[in-house]
Amino acid sequence: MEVRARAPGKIILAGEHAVVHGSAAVAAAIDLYTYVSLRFPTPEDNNDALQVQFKDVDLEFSWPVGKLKEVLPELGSKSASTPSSCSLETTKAIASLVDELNLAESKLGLASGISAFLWLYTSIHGDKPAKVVVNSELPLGCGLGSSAALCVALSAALLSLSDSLKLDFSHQGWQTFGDSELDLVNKWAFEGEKIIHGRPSGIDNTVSTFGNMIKFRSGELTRIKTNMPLKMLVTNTQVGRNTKALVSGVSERAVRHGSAMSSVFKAVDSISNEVAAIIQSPVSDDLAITEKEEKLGELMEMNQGLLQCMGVSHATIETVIKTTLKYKLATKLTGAGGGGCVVTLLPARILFVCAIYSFSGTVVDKVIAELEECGFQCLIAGIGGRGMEISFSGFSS
Ligand SMILES: Nc1ncnc2c1ncn2[C@@H]1O[C@H](COP(=O)(O)OP(=O)(O)O)[C@@H](O)[C@H]1O
Ligand SMILES: C[C@@](O)(CCOP(=O)(O)O)CC(=O)O
Ligand SMILES: [Mg+2]
Repeated sequence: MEVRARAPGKIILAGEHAVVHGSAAVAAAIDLYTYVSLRFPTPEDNNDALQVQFKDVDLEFSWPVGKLKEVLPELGSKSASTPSSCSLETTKAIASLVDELNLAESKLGLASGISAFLWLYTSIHGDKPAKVVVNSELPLGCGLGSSAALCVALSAALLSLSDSLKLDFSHQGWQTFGDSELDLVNKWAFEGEKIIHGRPSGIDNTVSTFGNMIKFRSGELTRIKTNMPLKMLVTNTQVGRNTKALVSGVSERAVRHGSAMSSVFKAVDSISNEVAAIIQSPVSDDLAITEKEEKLGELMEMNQGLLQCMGVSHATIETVIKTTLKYKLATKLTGAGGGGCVVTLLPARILFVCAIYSFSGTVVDKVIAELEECGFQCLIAGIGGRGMEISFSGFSS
């Protein structure tokens, strides 16, 4: 039997970075997914190794289970139903396994993802041989939460073939979990994110697990019911960056300028709360939608100003902001910044025109053309969609 899990990426509408320091943030799942498939070998397969294929980055690894037993000090001592953090001793042992892979210089950034994989796999399934395949529709390391989507999809696949969840294997097609199972997936995924990000807030794994739109503050999730259709243009500046480094850069600035940065985080908290309130407030007519969009746009611009204060903007992000501003569209970075992706609010009045002319000759068409001329990549993502799901195949009752 094989299980396939998928988990979505996300955009952060308000509050990235500040959320790591206790402010509220608002995030929505997007309709781009990371997929993880997991299969245990049958005796005929004669496979005694843990094999993983990371298709997006063209990497494949295999560890004989004997090697895992020899190197990992706490192997077999974990319980899948009790998520735990990776100890210093195990962190070192995993690092030695990853070092032995001799990753090319250009692929060193992937070491943290491989480490998270090894930690999650061995914590949940010990030294059981298996074949795992990972592939994603998300660009990696661009602010759309590929690290969290990987950790969520992996945790979901691993847990669904563990004894800690009782699932209906005969169900056809994608199925989701109940809230307590989702909670377990989310907690394990957070442990994986800790390995990739160092100090994650937990917002990315939470929105990827539960889907839709959420407000998140100090580990607490509030589900947001949207009362307005929200569409965002996502522009990938294609400038690579590393979330861990950016998050620790902001923390260092917060140490250097404690009082100023706490005011910045407090301002972001107010912005996120207002964004959540606007999205949830009832809509009476088109005028109300326009008013709400104007407020949201203004809040996005204010949030971007504060992100610049935190030191996580980038010349390419400023170029996207200037370009979209010519068309009176509000833009902010999303995720860790320093390059990566930027979101631009597309108001309903503009989308209405786009629907009539199927984008041709519209403002959206023009702004995308201008952004793509700068070497950026644009996409219009569906937001507020499904969270993690699994699907079984090869089950015979
Ligand atoms: N599909 C994938 N295959 C391999 N590694 C992945 C995949 N998705 C995420 N990762 C890991 O996550 C890292 C990117 O995470 P991060 O810097 O937080 O950016 P983001 O989460 O915004 O995409 C990659 O460098 C890699 O280690
Ligand atoms: C910067 C931050 O707020 C979001 C990071 O998102 P991403 O990994 O860049 O997609 C960090 C966090 O909340 O853990
Ligand atoms: Mg990430």
